[in-house]
Formats: sequence, C-alpha cells, structure tokens
Amino acid sequence: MTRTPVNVTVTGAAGQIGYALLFRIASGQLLGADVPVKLRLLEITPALKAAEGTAMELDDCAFPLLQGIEITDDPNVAFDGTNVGLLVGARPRTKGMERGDLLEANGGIFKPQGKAINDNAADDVKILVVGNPANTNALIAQAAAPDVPAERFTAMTRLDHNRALTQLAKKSGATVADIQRLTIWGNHSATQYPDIFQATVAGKPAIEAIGNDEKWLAEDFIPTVAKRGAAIIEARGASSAASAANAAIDHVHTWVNGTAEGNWTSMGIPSDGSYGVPEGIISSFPVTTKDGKYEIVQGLEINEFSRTRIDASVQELVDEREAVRGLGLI
Ligand SMILES: NC(=O)C1=CN([C@@H]2O[C@H](COP(=O)(O)OP(=O)(O)OC[C@H]3O[C@@H](n4cnc5c(N)ncnc54)[C@H](O)[C@@H]3O)[C@@H](O)[C@H]2O)C=CC1
Ligand SMILES: O=C([O-])CC(=O)C(=O)O
Repeated sequence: MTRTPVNVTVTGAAGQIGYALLFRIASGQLLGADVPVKLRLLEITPALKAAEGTAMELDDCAFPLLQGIEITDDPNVAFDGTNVGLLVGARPRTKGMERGDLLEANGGIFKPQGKAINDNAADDVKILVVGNPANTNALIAQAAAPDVPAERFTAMTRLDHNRALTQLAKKSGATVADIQRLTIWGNHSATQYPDIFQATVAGKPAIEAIGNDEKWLAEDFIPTVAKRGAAIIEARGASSAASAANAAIDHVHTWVNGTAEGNWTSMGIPSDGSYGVPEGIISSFPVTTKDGKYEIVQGLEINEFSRTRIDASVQELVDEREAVRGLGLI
C-alpha cells in the first residue's frame, strides 16, 4: 500500500453513532477500498476509556487499511492534519426535546472545535457535522474557522434523503435504486422539506408514480420523513445510530467520489443565495459532486407547494442563526 493515509477525525467516538461508524471507516467504506486511513478519536475526558475500548475492537478487526488510531480529549490534537472531520459528538435529543433546546449546549462544543480545525487541519479538510442541531452547529464551527474555505463545512441531511427514498419507493412499488433527483431542502429538523417534484421513479415523474396523490404527499410522506428521528426515539428509546452512521458514510463518500450522471444528492451547505435561501446559512440543497467538490443544482422550477415549505424551513435556520448570534457563538 503506497498511498498516503487519509487522516479521519471522529468526535463523539465513544457514542452510539461512533460505534456504528468507525468500523465502516476503517474497512474502507468511507473513502474507498484502496484508501488507507488513520483515525483520530475525540472524546470528553470521562469517555476516553470507552473510546479506548472501541479502539481495542478496531485493532481486533485487523483492518488492512487502518494505519493508526489516536485517542484524545484535546481538539487541537484530534484535528492535527485532519483531511476529513466527522463532528458527531454532541448531546443527543431525548424524548420530548426539540432541536432548538440544544443550541446553547452544543454551541459550546462546536466553537472550540471550529477553532481547532482552523488552526490544525490539513489544507484540503472536509467537515461533516452530524451532531444536532447539525446545520447551525456547522455554522458555529465554520464561523470559528475563518482561514478554512466556508464551503468545507457541511451538515448532514443525507439521512433524511435516504429516509425519503425508502418512503417513496414503498409508495410507488419501486426500489430505491429506481429513484433519482429527490431533494431535501432546509434544516435537518421537523421543518425540512423532502421534495419529490423533480424526482423520477424508473424514469417517470415521481408525482405520477404515486398516482398524483397530493394528500399522501402532504399528510403522510412529508411528516413521516421530517419526524422520523422522533419516531425512532419513540420506538427504540434512543436516537437513530446505525442509519445515521450509514448516512455519514454516504455523505462523505459521495462528496469525495461524485454523484452519478443525471442524479443528485442532498447536503447541508452554506447558501450562496440560490433559490432565495439567504446567503451564509447552512441549508440543505440538491447538489451534484465531482472531484471532491459540490455544486448546487441550478434552474429547478419551484412550485407554490414547495416554495412555502422551503421558506418555512429556511426561516427556522435564519432564526437559529439569530439565536446563536445572540449567544455570541458566531
Ligand atoms: N444529522 C443527523 O441526521 C443526525 C444527527 N444525530 C445527532 O448526532 C449526535 C450524536 O448522537 P449519538 O452518537 O447517538 O450520541 P451519544 O450520546 O451516544 O454520543 C455522543 C458522544 O459525544 C461525546 N461528546 C460530547 N461532547 C463532546 C465533545 N465536546 N467532544 C467530543 N465528544 C463529545 C459524548 O461523550 C458521547 O460519547 C447527537 O447530537 C444526535 O442528535 C443523530 C442522528 C441523526
Ligand atoms: O431526531 C434526532 O434527535 C436524531 C436525528 O437527528 C434523526 O434521527 O434524524
């Protein structure tokens, strides 16, 4: 193996998503079956021992691509030379809690981590924020990293995208592989808007594939996707973990390796003002990726049904930005 290993930092490594994520990274599913990796695990001091346990298990897998594991409670060490940073560590939402409740507690985590990324990461660093509220946590980290290009900070809405794919596949009697051009717009929260108006199912418009059932769209599909996180908490007694880890793998893999011709994905990215989304907020958009870069899909027609819902979710992001500004976090 002659390739230089890629440094991948995972925060919250001893948590439930960390446990579902690290083994997949080490086995080559994040970056490719021929890309060696070095892992840096960041945890809070009381969780270091648990992180060590996970590292022992990683050792015991004897992954050929895994060229080192470092465990630390110091963000400056964790992000030293980082090429890919997965910011997972945060306080998960528990029953009855909305994401807004988490802004302040998690802001205190993402500001110092953004600074550590700014001061220590590799020039090509790519950041995915998973920890909730993911979009605004990404904004906080980005604001603390003025020397890193803003577009390197992204937030995860791929889990929402994947959830929407399956719901649409079930309704239309197709498989997820038949579906293209689905979009999640806005915030990773209950206001998010999963948009099927541009989507196709086995080549035909998705709206036709669901028998033009707008009632299902408005009253079933959208709330099911948008509130899936809460439904998982209700069912499992804990927030989604394996599916979240899977979506993180998908997000970074697509960012690095590209979208398929004719298709796109959804990523939370800093808005450039496209589709009337205020510049600077980290909102989910339809994006294509190529050569490690992403671009917002332009020129889509947004109907009235979609416009209202995109605007509502974007407004929530604007309000979250105001809230963290008020707290001095950006
Ligand atoms: N964007 C998305 O689609 C999803 C986001 N999430 C979010 O992901 C986050 C993590 O979820 P879980 O792994 O289930 O939580 P968890 O509680 O099992 O693990 C979180 C870990 O983060 C660690 N941590 C806390 N503060 C830290 C800090 N300053 N530095 C490093 N590590 C720190 C904790 O010690 C803990 O081990 C939560 O915020 C959750 O809401 C979960 C599912 C989907
Ligand atoms: O809802 C939560 O707290 C966890 C999460 O983000 C999700 O499953 O989408």
